[in-house]
Amino acid sequence: MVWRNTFLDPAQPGGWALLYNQQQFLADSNGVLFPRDWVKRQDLPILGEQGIGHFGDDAVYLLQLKPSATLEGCSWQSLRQFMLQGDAETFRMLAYAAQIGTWYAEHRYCGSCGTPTRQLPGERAMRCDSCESQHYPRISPSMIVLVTRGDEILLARSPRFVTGVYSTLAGFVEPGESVEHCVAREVREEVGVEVKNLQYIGSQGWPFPHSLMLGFHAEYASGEIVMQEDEIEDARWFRVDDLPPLPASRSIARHLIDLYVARRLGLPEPSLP
Ligand SMILES: NC(=O)C1=CN([C@@H]2O[C@H](COP(=O)(O)OP(=O)(O)OC[C@H]3O[C@@H](n4cnc5c(N)ncnc54)[C@H](O)[C@@H]3O)[C@@H](O)[C@H]2O)C=CC1
Ligand SMILES: [Mg+2]
Ligand SMILES: [Zn+2]
Repeated sequence: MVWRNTFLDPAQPGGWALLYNQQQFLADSNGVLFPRDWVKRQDLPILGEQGIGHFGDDAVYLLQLKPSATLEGCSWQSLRQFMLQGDAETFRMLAYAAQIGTWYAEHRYCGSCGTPTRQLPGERAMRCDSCESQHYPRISPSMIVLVTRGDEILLARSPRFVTGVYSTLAGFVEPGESVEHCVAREVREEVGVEVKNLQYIGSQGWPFPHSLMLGFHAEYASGEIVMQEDEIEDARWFRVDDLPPLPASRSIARHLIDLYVARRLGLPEPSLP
C-alpha cells in the first residue's frame, strides 16, 4: 500500500482516522487506522482535525486528541516504535501525520499577538486574522556527516543513545549559514576536527520532531579528537571491518556508514532509506 500526502477537506465524511498526540498514535491489534465516522461517535476529546492524504485509495484524516484520551482495547504507541518496526509506507504516513500534528499543536495561537488562529481552507496553514499572518508546517534543516580517513570512520556517542551504539555527527543549521558551513562548524564543535572534500550523499525527512537531514561524507583534514562536553560521551575512529553497534537501518546515519563501508570493501552499494 502506497502513502501519498495531499490536502483533504475535513468537512467531508468517511475515510480513516489516525488518532494522535505528542509523537504517539492510538493503536489496536489492527493497527493505527480507525473508521473515521465511527471514531467521531466515540466520546473522544478532539482538539482538531486535518485531511492529510491517501493510503492506497483510502482517504486518511489526522485527529489531534488530548493526552488524556483513551479508547477501549487501544494503547498509545510511539512514532519511534513504528520507525524501528513498522513497514516503510506506514512509517512514511505516520511521519507526515506526526509533523502535521506537531505543527498544528504549536500554532493554535498566533506567536505574535496571541489570538487563536484558524485553519485556512484549501491550504496547510494556520492563519491569524488579527496580524494577517500565516504559519506553515515547520521544517528544521540539519546536516549529518560521516567523517572518513581511509579505512577508518569517525563515530560518536551522545548520552541520549542506546547503550553501546555509535553514530555519525549531526546538528541543526543555524540562521544565515550554508549547510556546508554547518558541517564544518558542527564537526569542529563536537569533536574538534577539521574536514575537507564534502560530498553530498542524499537527504531524509526525520520526524523527531521536524528535521530535514542533509547527509554528507567528508574527509578528515586535521586535528585530534576533542569531545564537546555534555553533547558527546565518546568519539573515536573505527576500522570499516570492525564497527560497534550502529543506528537503526532506516536512518540516514546508518545509510552513510553502510555506503562508505560498501565502497571501501567493494560490496554492492545500499540505496537511500
Ligand atoms: N535520521 C538520522 O539518521 C539522524 C537524525 N538526527 C536528527 O538530527 C537533528 C540534529 O541532531 P543533534 O545532534 O541532536 O543536534 P545538535 O548537535 O544541533 O544538538 C542538539 C541541540 O540543539 C538544540 N535544538 C533543538 N532543536 C533545535 C532546532 N530546531 N534548531 C536549532 N537547535 C535546536 C537543543 O539545544 C538540542 O539539545 C535531530 O533532530 C536528530 O533527531 C540525528 C542523528 C541521526
Ligand atoms: Mg549533534
Ligand atoms: Zn497575530
